[in-house]
Amino acid sequence: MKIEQAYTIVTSPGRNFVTLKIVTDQGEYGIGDATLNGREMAVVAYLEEHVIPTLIGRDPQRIEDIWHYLYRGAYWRRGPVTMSAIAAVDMALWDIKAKLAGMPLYQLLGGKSRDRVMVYGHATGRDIETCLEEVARHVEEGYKAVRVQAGVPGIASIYGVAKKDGEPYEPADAELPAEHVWSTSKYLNHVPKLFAAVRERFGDDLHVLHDVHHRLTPIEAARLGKEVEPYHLFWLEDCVPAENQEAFGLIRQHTTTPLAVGEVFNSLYDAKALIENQWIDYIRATLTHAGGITHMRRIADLAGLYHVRTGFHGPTDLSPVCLGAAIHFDTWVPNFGIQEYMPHTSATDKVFPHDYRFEDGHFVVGETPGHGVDIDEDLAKQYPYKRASLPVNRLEDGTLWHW
Ligand SMILES: O=C(O)C(=O)C[C@H](O)[C@H](O)CO
Ligand SMILES: [Mg+2]
Repeated sequence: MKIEQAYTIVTSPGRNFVTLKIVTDQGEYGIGDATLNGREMAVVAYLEEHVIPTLIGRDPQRIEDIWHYLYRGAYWRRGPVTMSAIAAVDMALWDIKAKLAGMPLYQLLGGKSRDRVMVYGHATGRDIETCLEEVARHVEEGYKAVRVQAGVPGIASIYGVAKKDGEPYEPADAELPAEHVWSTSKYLNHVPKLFAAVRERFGDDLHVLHDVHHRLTPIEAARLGKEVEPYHLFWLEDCVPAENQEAFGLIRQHTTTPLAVGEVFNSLYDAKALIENQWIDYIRATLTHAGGITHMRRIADLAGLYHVRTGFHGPTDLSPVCLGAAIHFDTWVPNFGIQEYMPHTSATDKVFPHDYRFEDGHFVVGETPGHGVDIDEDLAKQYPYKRASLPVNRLEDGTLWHW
């Protein structure tokens, strides 16, 4: 069996998605997600110029060999563009292998470790009151875990809070980067009040999460972790930028609030010290940005040795292809923690027909051979690419800060 054809499909049913399709000489095909939010066309160029020409004629069943061919063969290892391109190939090849075996992907990985996978949804509101209403809506819809992000008095626009109450937030909301203004002190004073209100209204059972989105220094993160300890967060996410892995050692010394990190990671080496030193509790790297199923298995296996569990990134800027493959991975992986879930628009769901389903705060994996997600190429063509950028963030004095 040989790879006969491979091509990228860029579509924007409300937001941009990049998909790689690989077709074999026997007519079987697989698809992989290659969406890197705000940098989509860089991955398209990488795939078209440097990857696809090398795939033609290869045996699609040699997933491991092709992974190393693309990783070692590039010479320039790692990085989000390279690793997203490799991930898309890897995901498509696992899709093909599972289809050839006539099995849903989770069976090939090792079978079910659980019947369903718990997800967390996003509640956002311009203030604490509206945010609590959004949490209530999620609880009514069956969610057992909710990420809670509220507007902060004195900060005009803030990460993770929708422009209109009740709507999902979209970070890539302008052709060129929008500019936000950030105040650490206003934020730090406000977040404990938010979680006190959440526990007061919803009691102890609901799992609550919070994303700091890389905006604190280690000692500020330590303060926040300590101050929200009474509210028993499921996790505090991305409390500092993680290029300096040792920073988490400092935070860890000060707080028992569980720590999650890794949505911007693309390699095991981004997380090695974090995992081996047990500085974190959840690893959030995803299939699409961290080298696909082949590489994420290695990250998850290392994490498992150190009591670190998975918590895959699952925003709307990863396509249903990534989400579908992630649900198979989550169903199999022994050290599963939780799966992020931001529902895609109905236009997106139509472009990417899939067999996973949301039920009672969980995803239930499908039984279709492969990863269970397809693409309607004719429909995809109706939504041309539109440049969209993530914002930047400045301190009140104008200093460019972390977004
Ligand atoms: O889902 C999350 O936790 C995020 O932080 C979402 C990111 O901002 C988003 O994926 C950036 O593209
Ligand atoms: Mg995040």
